[in-house]
Amino acid sequence: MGKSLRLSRIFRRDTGNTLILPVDHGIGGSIEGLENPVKTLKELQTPDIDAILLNDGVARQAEEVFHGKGAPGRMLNSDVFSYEVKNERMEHHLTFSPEIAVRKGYDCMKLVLFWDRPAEERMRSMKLIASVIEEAEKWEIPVLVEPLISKPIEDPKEQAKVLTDANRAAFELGADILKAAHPGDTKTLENWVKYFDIPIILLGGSKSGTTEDLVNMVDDAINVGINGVAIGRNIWQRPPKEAKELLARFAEIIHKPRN
Ligand SMILES: O=C(CO)COP(=O)(O)O
Repeated sequence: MGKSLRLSRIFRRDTGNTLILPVDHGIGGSIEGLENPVKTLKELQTPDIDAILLNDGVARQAEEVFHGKGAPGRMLNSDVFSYEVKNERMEHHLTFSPEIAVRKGYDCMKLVLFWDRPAEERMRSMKLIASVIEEAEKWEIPVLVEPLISKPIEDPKEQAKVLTDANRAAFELGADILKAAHPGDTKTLENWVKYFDIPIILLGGSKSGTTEDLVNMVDDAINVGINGVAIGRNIWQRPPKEAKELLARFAEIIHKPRN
């Protein structure tokens, strides 16, 4: 019951879909548009947002955004990772346990899984994720896994295949939600929906293309059964008024009744 209640604070009951605003980027250092994440969150407050993905320090300071009925769900960025300068070695550690996430009232934990890494690093990350999933089961808190590649792969087919493998691994480990990078083609997205019987959210990526490109990307994804998006930079790297208009357009697409 605990897990389904928490999931219901992220996914709307009528559509099963969600619009997530991620503001967790600052854990990797300063980033344009998110110099003051608490101010950004307050400025962009709108019922169009179903959940916010964030770090605990920001959540503490922005507590009022999450008070009251109809407030967005809260998803905790629960790990940290870093590369050494030459990208030769990656460290990946847990920052908050499921018990702490539950005690702080979060609805979900998020962890990344870098797939294009040396076997030893990949295995360590998989073990970490598996242990979090096992512990999270006890506390009935959902775990979102974000399968990623650490650098682009030139051949688009190969990139789609590697991302498919990464999503497959996260699914097999027991993730409750996948937060996936767009594979570059709709057929692969369609296959993911068919293969992985858990909600799939698409992440945004760096600010690029036109607003219409973005809107079309979201529309195509929702049409094939993707359950929502977590788009950050393409939202909060715009002036607040424009950002809120774009959020409203995303919400309309994501929650449009479909057969
Ligand atoms: O979910 C995300 C980060 O946690 C995606 O953010 P971007 O849209 O900025 O890539």
